[in-house]
Amino acid sequence: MEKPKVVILGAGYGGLMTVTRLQKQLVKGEADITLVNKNDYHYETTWLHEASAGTLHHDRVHYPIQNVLNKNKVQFKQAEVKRIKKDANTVELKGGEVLPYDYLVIALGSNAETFGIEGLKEHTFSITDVSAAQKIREHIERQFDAYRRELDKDDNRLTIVVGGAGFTGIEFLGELVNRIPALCKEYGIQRDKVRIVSIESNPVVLPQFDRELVDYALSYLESKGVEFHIGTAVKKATKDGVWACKKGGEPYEIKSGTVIWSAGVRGNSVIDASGFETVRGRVKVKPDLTVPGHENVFVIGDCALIINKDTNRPYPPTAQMAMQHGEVCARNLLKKIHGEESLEAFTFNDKGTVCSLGEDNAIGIVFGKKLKGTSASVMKKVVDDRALFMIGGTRLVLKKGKFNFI
Ligand SMILES: Cc1cc2nc3c(=O)[nH]c(=O)nc-3n(C[C@H](O)[C@H](O)[C@H](O)COP(=O)(O)OP(=O)(O)OC[C@H]3O[C@@H](n4cnc5c(N)ncnc54)[C@H](O)[C@@H]3O)c2cc1C
Repeated sequence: MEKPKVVILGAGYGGLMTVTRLQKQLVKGEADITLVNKNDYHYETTWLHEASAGTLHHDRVHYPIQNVLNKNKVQFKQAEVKRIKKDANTVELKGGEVLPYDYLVIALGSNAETFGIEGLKEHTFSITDVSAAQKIREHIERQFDAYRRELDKDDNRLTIVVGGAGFTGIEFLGELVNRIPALCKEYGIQRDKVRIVSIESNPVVLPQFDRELVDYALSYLESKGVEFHIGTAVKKATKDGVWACKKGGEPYEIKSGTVIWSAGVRGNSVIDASGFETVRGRVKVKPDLTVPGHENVFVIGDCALIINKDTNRPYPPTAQMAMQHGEVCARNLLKKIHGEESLEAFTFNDKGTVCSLGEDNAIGIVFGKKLKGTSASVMKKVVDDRALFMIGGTRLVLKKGKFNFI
């Protein structure tokens, strides 16, 4: 009898969690498993703000995918997914190759959400992957270098605008305020020449945290020179910066050499290109993480939409969520391969959230307990290392972990 073909798209948190759990639980020869990913490495998406600001080298945030695969059970294919033909049970790769599947897992992560705002795609950067992070770091360094060299100094070069004061925006600001003094020293520039502006359209910042923690984060970042424009929407980006507008106010221009857009994500564009029914590019999956009407297709991580029954709103896409999806997805795939009818329903086990504010500061709620300052920062590193451990065990933690054992 032919072995079932399992194809897993994306080697991020969700995809790698699925594949590493599956390779442990599956007996060799029970199924053909193929993992497809654009790069031959996995990157820690949750560390990209550090690589973007330049406080952590981009080589530290990734590791070879082969390091965590059991080559006897899983085949790795480095390729870019173009489209899924769900009615034909095939995946089309860039270059024309077609992969057939019996079971498919879509774990392709997200793209930046630009909400159709003019000029954002052309004139801003988003913290999406390792090469984007490297480009952001190099762009900021180039602006400092150009400022040092030019005779007629353009101070706007040294203005950095961060659009969106959610998790990613705030974590990036935390790294930036640590990097700027070092850049100023390196390029011989006075610190007060650098302007850092955070723009947030909502009246509240970091809505998932309580007010005391948010106030702590904002006053810390303000003390380090960040200027907050809250309740203010970015209306347009141009080659010279952005136009912003406070509710009911007049639009104003902030001239800037660097604009980072971190105001939200949508499911990977492959999902829409494949004709799935979506909300902001995410597929509303069944409790067992399969697609309604296509029960051999699982969608997990940032590509999946699951409603939190307590709030009646979608769960925000997070690494914690993607990894928990991966665990359930692996168990459900195993059941499918073994011919079992009833699958496990996903339930989110919220272990807490920690938002870093640079190397040694953070805010967080962990198992219901509020944390801030050094204790929260230590907890953030524990969370980062836990993700490495869950996928690659102690060896990976020793090699890549935040506590620098070696
Ligand atoms: C700066 C930053 C900080 C964050 N901090 C936190 C945090 O502290 N805690 C938290 O829980 N969450 C955090 N998040 C969110 C978290 O990183 C995501 O929710 C998580 O990465 C989603 O996991 P995933 O498996 O769905 O996708 P990802 O981990 O993004 O993986 C997707 C994979 O698919 C690959 N891929 C994409 N397109 C293609 C294609 N067409 N063909 C082939 N391969 C492709 C990518 O290369 C990648 O390997 C942060 C996000 C950012 C950007």
